Amino acid sequence: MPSAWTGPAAESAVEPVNVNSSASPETTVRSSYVPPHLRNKPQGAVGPVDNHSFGSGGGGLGESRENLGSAGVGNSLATAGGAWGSRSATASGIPSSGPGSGGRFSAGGWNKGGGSGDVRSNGLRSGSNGKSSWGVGSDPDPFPKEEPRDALFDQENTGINFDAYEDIPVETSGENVPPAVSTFAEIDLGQILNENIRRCKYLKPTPVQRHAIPISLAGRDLMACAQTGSGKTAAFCFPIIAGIMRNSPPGRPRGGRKAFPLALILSPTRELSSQVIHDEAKKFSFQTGIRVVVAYGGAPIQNQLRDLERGVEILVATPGRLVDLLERGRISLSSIRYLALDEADRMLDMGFEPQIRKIVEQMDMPPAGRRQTMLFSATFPREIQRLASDFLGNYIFLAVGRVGSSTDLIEQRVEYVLDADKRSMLMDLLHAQKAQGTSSQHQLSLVFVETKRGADALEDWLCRMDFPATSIHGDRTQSEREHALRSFRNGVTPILVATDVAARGLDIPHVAHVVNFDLPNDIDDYVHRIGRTGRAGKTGLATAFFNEKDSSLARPLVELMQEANQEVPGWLMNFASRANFGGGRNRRSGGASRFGGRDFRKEGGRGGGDRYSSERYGGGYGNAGAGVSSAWD
Ligand SMILES: Nc1ncnc2c1ncn2[C@@H]1O[C@H](COP(=O)(O)OP(=O)(O)OP(=O)(O)O)[C@@H](O)[C@H]1O
Repeated sequence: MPSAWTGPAAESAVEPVNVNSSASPETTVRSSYVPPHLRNKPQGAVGPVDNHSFGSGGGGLGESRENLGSAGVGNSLATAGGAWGSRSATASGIPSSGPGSGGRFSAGGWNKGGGSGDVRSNGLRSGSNGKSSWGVGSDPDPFPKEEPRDALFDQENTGINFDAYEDIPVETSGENVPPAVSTFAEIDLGQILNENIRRCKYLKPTPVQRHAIPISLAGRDLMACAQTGSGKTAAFCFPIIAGIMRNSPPGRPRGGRKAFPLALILSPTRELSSQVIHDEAKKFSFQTGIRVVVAYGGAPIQNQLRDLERGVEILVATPGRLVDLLERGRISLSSIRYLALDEADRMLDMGFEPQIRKIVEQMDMPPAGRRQTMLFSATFPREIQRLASDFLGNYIFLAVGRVGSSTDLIEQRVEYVLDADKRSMLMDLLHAQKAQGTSSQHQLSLVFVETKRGADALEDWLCRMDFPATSIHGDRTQSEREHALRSFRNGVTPILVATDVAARGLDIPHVAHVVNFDLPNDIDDYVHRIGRTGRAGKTGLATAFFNEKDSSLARPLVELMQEANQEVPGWLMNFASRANFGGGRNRRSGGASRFGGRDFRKEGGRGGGDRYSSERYGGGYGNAGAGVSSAWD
């Protein structure tokens, strides 16, 4: 399999620059040193397992660690063919800034050097293309005319190759499963919604929509698992909107301090709630009279309260802010007829489960059976399925593709990279990415790291190296997070360094490359992360940096890659065969539940154990603290 850094940019990236803080731009030291991954090596000799024993540090890899020096300093810089101009960045020539203090990349995209705009310090400035998702008021037309990068309807949904999903295996289980449909015309969604679907340029339903929409329209509870980027948002929004229109069209008097939504859609992150689900639901509800309101943390609650007072049929919310609003007595859930949990496995793991139980079971929401409940995710560990069944009544289980599988639209590469080499390797990938793209908007790169501090540090370093980068994580203010996403989406900063807060649900066009700079602890998180590319029938690339610390992920990673018809390096196979599943860093290994089957009711039922026991894989979702990742807010 070709490596990104065997491409043209990498070939030209042979002039490392010493960025020691004592050097001035004029006294840049040129070295003949070539980082190990840039040397001509025979294919397949990149990993340690084939040629070296684990941890031996012998040969090329040990050498590379010594030569590159400390990972924290990142003192090797290859300048590649002037992709960012020919400036040599040196510490002395760059304003220093600590994490969160501003002083990052000077806006302008890949090709613009200098400039006065600081991405971070401009966080509150509304970009020309950006819109604030704080503005939750009723935009009369949600199909934006002045936002070319957001105008998915004009650009993104034409020519989408959903045929790529045609052959996908589909499994349904449960009683009296309503038959799937092939076209939107076969489903009675109502004239206005059909018109909005046409406006969205959705020509035909995706596989998950073909199955899930008839099931939900028939009033059935549903647990649905389908691959990232395959249209799950519409799959739960359409039946909700159609159901409200059919059974209780809006027109009831509004006002009063307490809001009585008819539908509640919960999701784990602010950005997913505000920038995906809320935005999509508003488009789908256009001219229906249905009011869609979003409530999420980090944004001023007063604005959200005012918005709720104007009336709400569909409430999109993150759990924490919703609990706050419920405790203030400003929302009653007594009228809820539809409950949808997006990223349901995440919503029910240990991080969120108590809040979800409070919202669903301890407030005034009608119980299962008197409301319709829909759970959606790309991953559904069996243990979470068991938990989720508490919220469902006589439900249908739908799996489009294998549970937790990734789409083979995403080319997955795994490279053995020591921590000390990661920055240099990333730089090469970014240069190669740049060299392949025709313009910045077609080559966004999303780089996942493990911690918030790590995200700040990597963003800072990239900016010092003149890479147009920004970051998103739980320690940034909401306006900074929104600005970072906007700037990434618009291509102003085509590199986004992110923690897992950006791993799920975000639907950003033109993410060409996802880099797992640090691999996650859980294979399911990996599935969601790489799913930020290769969406809606398009292809994408995902590169992971792997080393000994990731050993416990080797086996589920190999299984996932094989399942998605990816080429697995021999050295990774060796890691997988030697991996110890007795615990350690990968204690949440999703392999336990992902690869064991589908509908858990078929394989042991509510009390049943996993075919792959937790002993074998070192634990599952039930482990103490397992659901809480430092990267989440
Ligand atoms: N029927 C359709 N025709 C064309 N495009 C569609 C259709 N349904 C959805 N899309 C588009 O596909 C993209 C991905 O959809 P969506 O965000 O709902 O995926 P998802 O399955 O929820 O992904 P994730 O698991 O990452 O949250 C969106 O841009 C959406 O507008």
